[in-house]
Amino acid sequence: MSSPTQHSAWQALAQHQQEMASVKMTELFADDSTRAESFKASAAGWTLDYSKNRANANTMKLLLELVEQAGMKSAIQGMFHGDHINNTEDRSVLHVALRASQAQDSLMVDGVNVLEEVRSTLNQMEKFVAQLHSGEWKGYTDKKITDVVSIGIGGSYLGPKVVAEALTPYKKDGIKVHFVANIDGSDITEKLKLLNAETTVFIVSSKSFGTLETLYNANAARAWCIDQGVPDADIKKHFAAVSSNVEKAVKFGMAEENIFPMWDWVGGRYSLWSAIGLPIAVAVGMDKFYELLDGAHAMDQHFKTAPLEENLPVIMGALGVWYSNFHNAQTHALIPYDHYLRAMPAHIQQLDMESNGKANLLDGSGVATDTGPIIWGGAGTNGQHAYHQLLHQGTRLVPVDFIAPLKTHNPVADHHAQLFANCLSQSQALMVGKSLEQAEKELRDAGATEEQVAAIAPHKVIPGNRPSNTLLTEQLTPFTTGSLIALYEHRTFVQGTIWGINSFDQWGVELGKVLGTDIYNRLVSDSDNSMLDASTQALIDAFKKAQS
Ligand SMILES: O=P(O)(O)OC[C@H]1O[C@](O)(CO)[C@@H](O)[C@@H]1O
Repeated sequence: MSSPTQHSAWQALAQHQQEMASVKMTELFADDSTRAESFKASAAGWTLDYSKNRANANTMKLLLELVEQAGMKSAIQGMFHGDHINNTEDRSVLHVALRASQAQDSLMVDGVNVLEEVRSTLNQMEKFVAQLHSGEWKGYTDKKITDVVSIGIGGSYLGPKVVAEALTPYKKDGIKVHFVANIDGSDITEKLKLLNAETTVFIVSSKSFGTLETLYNANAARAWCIDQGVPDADIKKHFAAVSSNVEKAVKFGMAEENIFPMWDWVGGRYSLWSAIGLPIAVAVGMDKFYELLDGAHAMDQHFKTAPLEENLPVIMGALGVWYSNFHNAQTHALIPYDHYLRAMPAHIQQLDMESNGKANLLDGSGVATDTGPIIWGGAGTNGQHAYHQLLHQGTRLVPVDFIAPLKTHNPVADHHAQLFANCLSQSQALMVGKSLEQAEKELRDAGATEEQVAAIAPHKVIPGNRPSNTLLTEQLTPFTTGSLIALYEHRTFVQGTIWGINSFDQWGVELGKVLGTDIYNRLVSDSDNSMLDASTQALIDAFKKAQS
């Protein structure tokens, strides 16, 4: 596997970056009256305005050449065909199959029509959701279920939680959905305070059914049920599981008929479209869950078939590489101007950082470039009163994605116009900035003395020329939520492909798990810790002392 630096387009981009260094985005707009139109692309309910980037037509041409030279077209085909592109685990990567089963009959992978399995699981989900909502599924005292608690972590938590929250306006009455993830006992304790075991069902979501946090919380939930009076024989009325390891789930005590399958070809952080998304389906109903899948499928089709120059994930991925590798940007911010999307940056953070936080090329040799950036963000306008200061005047370059629906679900006086105005003003301010002359004039106009002008004006200078994308949709619906998340999934894959890394394994999380077990054993025993570093020894001692 060759390093991306060996592609001729990479070298051309390095050269081009120098030429662009002194060019201001405002000049690019002044020179090209069609820029707002030509730096725009649409797909699956979203329009991307990428005109506020440090890029001209030549930049885009070179970036797309890089994309070509990285073998993007065959990489995309390979993913959709079910090739084992997760080479270190020898697995297909087929989250796209999870949203294709309504549109396509078959997708043969390793001799199996995976779409049949997908459809059969969707049917099982439909039955479960219908039984819960109709009241046919009853707790041990024959009462209707009013609360469903999803227990899972990582991809078995973030995606479902973020989507369920994004679809709040579509929530069905009658059943409340809760999420427990952290092994911190406070998480489950606070949730259980709200619940009655007679009317609660727990969904334990774990692809591996071996994740410490999830097993601890599932055990705590079962103990709570027993404590609340649920007889052993009726525990199955209060538990369901989603896992690719049915054997382990059964061993744990799950009734086989209440286990929903998962497959090795779905990565945890790409799994909200599978039965891992059951909490979403319970919250909004299966019809809306299908719309979510349809939205993601529409983005998949776009990604697979649109020319590179119109391809949203390709454009966004390539621009991300432009900033990460040619402008030394260390982070990338996602700022949704929508309350319902406030937790989305956390999901995309896991999606992207677990996927592209890698330092080896596919063949195992070390990378020669930076790879995945730090992904972070939060809802606008809240962030404007917190970290936007650094975006505008800090020393670091932070490319931003602004995400906004044109229509709100909750018209309150003029709030939505104000919200949208703030979104646009942030991208505008990042681009245009404020010069020293403007700052000085402002102060003079406000009556400042020349001494005050000299002292204050430099602090009011905003450098500008800071890049952003703006993603707009008519309204946040199940369809557009699905297509938005799929867009970021594919953007991640585009970047991983350019960098030549495997975006679908996560070996880096293993060491912490192993060491965690060792330290846990030391915390709960009288082991000899003298071979540990002095810091860890002292921290262990502090814990033990506090418990005694
Ligand atoms: O679904 P599981 O197997 O419990 O794993 C949970 C999460 O843990 C991870 O393996 C990381 O520790 C994620 O990739 C995954 O989504």
